[in-house]
Amino acid sequence: MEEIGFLGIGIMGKAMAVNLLRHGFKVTVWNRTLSRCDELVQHGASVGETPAAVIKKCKYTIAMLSDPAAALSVVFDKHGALEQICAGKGYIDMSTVDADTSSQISQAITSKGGSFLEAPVSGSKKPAEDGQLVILAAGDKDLFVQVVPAFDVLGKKSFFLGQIGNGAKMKLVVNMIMGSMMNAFSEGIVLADKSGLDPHTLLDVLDLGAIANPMFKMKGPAMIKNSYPPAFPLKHQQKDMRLALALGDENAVPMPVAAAANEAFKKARSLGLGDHDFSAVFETLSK
Ligand SMILES: NC(=O)C1=CN([C@@H]2O[C@H](COP(=O)(O)OP(=O)(O)OC[C@H]3O[C@@H](n4cnc5c(N)ncnc54)[C@H](OP(=O)(O)O)[C@@H]3O)[C@@H](O)[C@H]2O)C=CC1
Ligand SMILES: O=CCCC(=O)O
Repeated sequence: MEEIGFLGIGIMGKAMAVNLLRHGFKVTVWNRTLSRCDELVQHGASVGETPAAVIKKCKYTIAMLSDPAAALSVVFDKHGALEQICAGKGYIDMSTVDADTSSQISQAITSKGGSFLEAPVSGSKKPAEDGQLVILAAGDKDLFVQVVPAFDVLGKKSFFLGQIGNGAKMKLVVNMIMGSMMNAFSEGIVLADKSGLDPHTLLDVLDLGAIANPMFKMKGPAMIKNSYPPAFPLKHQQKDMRLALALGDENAVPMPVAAAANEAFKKARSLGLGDHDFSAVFETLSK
């Protein structure tokens, strides 16, 4: 494949870009805080001074940015992606955003002749490092086919979900379920502890039953120790709950469980836990 541009070297972007480099791709990176690109240079990346400079250099550019405001800013602001996008170039936004944001970006890119794919991912820091993400793509099918070699490095499975918005919506549904589960899990650990049970035994019991899952298994032991090293920052989980609830509003879907989970994540943010892992919502139960 041609050289790949990568915009946004946060927790996920860094792991994904390093993974592409490790598999022999040439990668040019940009990050708002440019100094964060230094580590990528040690892995063999080149650096672009602006999103526009990266687009100019690369046939395909991936973005992995925190939220809708960031995703829009990197495309539409001065020196943004839009300034250099043109026919023959592809823009792939893998950030978790809402369908409307994705549509705005898609329209802008395609109106200048470029092709666009939204491709949010399921899976966190470790799956990103290990190339085990689940990619939820939608938009330009030809572009999807062209970037399969890169997706095969980044993920264990790539879905093509059809029209723009479907990838964004699928991602929000998945994260809405995950955020609600994390709250139920937190309540369960506290309930076990306060009622005289060993929470570690609870983890063992859960792991052998019908609701065993990697999230409980991976995060449970650290949560019991009140440790929340950021893999998926809580502020992003709360953003996803907010966007999923808005999708529920649009479709008249009552979501009382997700709404309560969102309140807990908001509470956690108000306690200053936004940059901790989203499992830090556990702290809201003891504060
Ligand atoms: N972490 C995870 O487990 C997962 C995260 N996601 C999603 O992936 C995306 C990235 O997540 P993650 O890597 O964890 O987040 P981080 O907070 O670690 O990184 C966010 C990135 O966005 C950049 N950014 C933020 N605001 C702006 C802005 N206004 N203009 C330009 N760049 C900006 C940051 O730049 P700077 O360094 O300058 O702050 C940084 O590169 C999010 O949409 C998240 O929901 C999806 C799956 C898993
Ligand atoms: O958006 C973040 C998802 C985290 C995960 O799937 O483990």
